[in-house]
Amino acid sequence: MTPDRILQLIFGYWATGIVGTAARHSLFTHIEAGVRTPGELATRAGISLRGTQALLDGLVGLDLVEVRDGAYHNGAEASAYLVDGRPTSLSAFAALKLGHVGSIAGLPDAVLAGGPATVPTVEVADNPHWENLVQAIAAQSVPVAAIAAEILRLPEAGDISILDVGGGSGVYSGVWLDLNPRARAVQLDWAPINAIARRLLAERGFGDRFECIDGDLHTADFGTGRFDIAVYSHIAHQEGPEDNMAIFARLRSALRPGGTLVVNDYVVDDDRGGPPFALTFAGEMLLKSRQGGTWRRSDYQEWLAKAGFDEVTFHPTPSPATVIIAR
Ligand SMILES: C[S@@+](CC[C@H](N)C(=O)[O-])C[C@H]1O[C@@H](n2cnc3c(N)ncnc32)[C@H](O)[C@@H]1O
Repeated sequence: MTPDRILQLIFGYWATGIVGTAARHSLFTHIEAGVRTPGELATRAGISLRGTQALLDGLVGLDLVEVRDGAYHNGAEASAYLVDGRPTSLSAFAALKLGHVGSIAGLPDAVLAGGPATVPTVEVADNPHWENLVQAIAAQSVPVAAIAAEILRLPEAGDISILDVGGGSGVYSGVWLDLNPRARAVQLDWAPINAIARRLLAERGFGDRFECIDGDLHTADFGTGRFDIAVYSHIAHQEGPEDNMAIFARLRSALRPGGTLVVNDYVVDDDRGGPPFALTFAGEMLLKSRQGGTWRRSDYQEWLAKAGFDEVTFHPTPSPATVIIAR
């Protein structure tokens, strides 16, 4: 046994700093385009040579970039997930998370108090946090939306109506309206976020099949018997059990008989023994929300049954989240 892993954990913020900084200066993108040497990369990125070399050393140390005869190449993961402009690129997310490093120093106080010491980030409508987060998180939701579409046979589903609660940048609507040209979607979110989604969906030519309701998901009217599919993605973790249950019941009423609710979130095993990402995410919600957390499979089963859903299935995704299909 050695202390290596413990040291890696203690210095974990180095990784956040190096990956976030490389993403912010588009280093992976330049390397992917064939820029190979520190000097050329420094010029292309408009950063110092000394800084470029330090970043490249860090990226090689983190096993994201390889160096061969003085030429730098992206490893397979960096090439797939850190090059700008690809639908599954996490580079904006990496840059966003670098900005969150300072806030983790508040964890001891949050643990002491049992919640955020200041106003909970997730409960502020006009918090710039959301505008930055929704576009950065979209890359995680793209593959999930594709998997859910497959499970729901969405491309062949014909004239369907979709409700996306807390839809963010409109990522589900974008993927689904593309797969099914007869589908229509309604997104509920805060007004400034809906404005982003409307712009992005219009740019893709879906503006006439996409509507938004501006408001608070705790109180907004979802309607009755109006939708075939409802989505609740990356929201359950910011809410407490009572709110999740109440929202699931309102979503059941908003769905037509036989309609389907798609929940996507970081679900933990019933004995809270795994999986690792979902378990560690609980600290983030302690810092940022009054009652959020990472909820167990049995919590979802209980809440969804109480809300009137008879059949609940869990599906793994390529992201750390699990898709829950409730009918
Ligand atoms: C983590 S993002 C998830 C975005 C998207 N559903 C996804 O999975 O990629 C949470 C979204 O919920 C919205 N949201 C959070 N609390 C809300 C509330 N009380 N009322 C309306 N929207 C809310 C945020 O503005 C943001 O768009």
